[in-house]
Amino acid sequence: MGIILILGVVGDGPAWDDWRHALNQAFLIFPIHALGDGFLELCKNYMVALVFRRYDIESYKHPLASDLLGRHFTALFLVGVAALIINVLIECHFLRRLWQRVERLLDCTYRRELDKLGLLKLVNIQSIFKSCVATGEAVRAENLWLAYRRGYYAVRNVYFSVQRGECFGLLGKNGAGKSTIFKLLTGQLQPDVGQIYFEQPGISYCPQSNPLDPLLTTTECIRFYGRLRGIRDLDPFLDRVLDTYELRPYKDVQVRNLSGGNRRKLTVAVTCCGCTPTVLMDEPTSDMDPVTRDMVYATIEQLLLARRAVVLTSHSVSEIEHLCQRVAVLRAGQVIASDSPQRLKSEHGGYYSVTCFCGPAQQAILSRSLSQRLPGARDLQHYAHSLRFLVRIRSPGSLGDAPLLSELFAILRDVCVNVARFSLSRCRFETVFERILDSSESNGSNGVHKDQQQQDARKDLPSKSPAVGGTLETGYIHCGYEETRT
Ligand SMILES: Nc1ncnc2c1ncn2[C@@H]1O[C@H](COP(=O)(O)OP(=O)(O)OP(=O)(O)O)[C@@H](O)[C@H]1O
Repeated sequence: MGIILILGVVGDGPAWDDWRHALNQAFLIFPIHALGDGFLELCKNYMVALVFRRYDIESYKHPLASDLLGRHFTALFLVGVAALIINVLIECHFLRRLWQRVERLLDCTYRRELDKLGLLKLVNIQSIFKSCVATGEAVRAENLWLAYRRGYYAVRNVYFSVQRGECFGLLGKNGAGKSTIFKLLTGQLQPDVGQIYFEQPGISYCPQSNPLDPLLTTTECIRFYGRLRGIRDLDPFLDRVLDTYELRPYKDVQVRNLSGGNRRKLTVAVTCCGCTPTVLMDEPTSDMDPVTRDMVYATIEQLLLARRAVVLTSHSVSEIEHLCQRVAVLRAGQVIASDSPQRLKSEHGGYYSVTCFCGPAQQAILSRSLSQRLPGARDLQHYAHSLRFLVRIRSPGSLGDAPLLSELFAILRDVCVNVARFSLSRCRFETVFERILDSSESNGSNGVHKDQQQQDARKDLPSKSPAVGGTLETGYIHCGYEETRT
């Protein structure tokens, strides 16, 4: 319409008029143009009639007169009918069938089938490689590196393997890289370097945020995931899940109307169904009350009894300590310690937490005497009515500066003269976790020494065939985060 108006303004002469007329007729196949031009014709008709009426000439045409809007109505009708016919053809799959026939004639389908077969072969070969886990091993990660942005690695040099029937914990502060490792394991992200091997038929994943369809009811959700996991007898499975997780009162409630805790329970329940050898659980007990948490613990126990491997993250250190046979502590995407909770405790623990109940004045005196009598006392924390500190003790028969437990009692009796009472307790795993992070920080494994660390890590990387397992030096690197020599 704009083009025609411009031609009307700038063009002067019969040639321009012919162009304008031809375009006007041609554009009638566009319904918007037909409608707009129709309104323009009505306005022109009205204004011309007003002018001629002054000279007593009646030139007004009725809007339905065929020479005023006839071609617009005809164009709109024909376009409408054509659109209707095309719609019917699409709905009846006629066009698809026609295209298939043409494809067959042109032999495209045959070539596509060949491509599919090639792809299938590739996937088969990949799955043979992917299932290269040792006997009893459910999942293995080798030398994983991933950078979200150039030069900053969210995951660095991560190795671990999890056996069937074992619960493996990933511990780390916020942003340590736990969820990123899970995304690598599930294939949501491709590692820049490294390989992941897992036992078929694959991995179940309970992500940090509940991925359930909000419009499905609880029952529909359980049935859907059950079918997805290949469970044949869905009714007993549904009953079992509803009863185990106490979800029966909400069986017809849509997921979007469930409480946060119930939604989490449902996510955990549908993750654990099926028979995948590995189950990844990213903070499964977040938003849950203590009773519900126990249900999840029981579920994890059952998974382990069924010889499935569980990889678990949680911000509850005690939860990890009690559920996991082995724990990896992550800091800035790197595993800084990995062992059983007991071994980590004995290696980084051996600490006792001492609380002396006294006022601020006595606390000042006590601090002075502690620095003389107990130089190993650390992390002194002053509160209104107590002073707390950590002290490492040595086990009988071992050598070192740390006191024996009996010696510690004797020292405390001597220094706590004006103290109402004191209490002594063995450090919890939380403290061990903090100590591991602290010691890695003081050893320089933080962002400040990143380059040095990366160089050290490169030295540690295994020399493997570049085609199978990569290193920063030789392996394949996605997204061009690092230059490679090969
Ligand atoms: N999509 C993204 N784009 C860029 N950076 C990201 C992205 N996702 C995560 N990161 C960064 O990667 C690092 C690791 O994040 P990740 O979510 O794996 O940590 P996390 O240990 O799971 O943390 P949390 O305990 O809080 O869940 C963080 O520094 C984070 O900011």
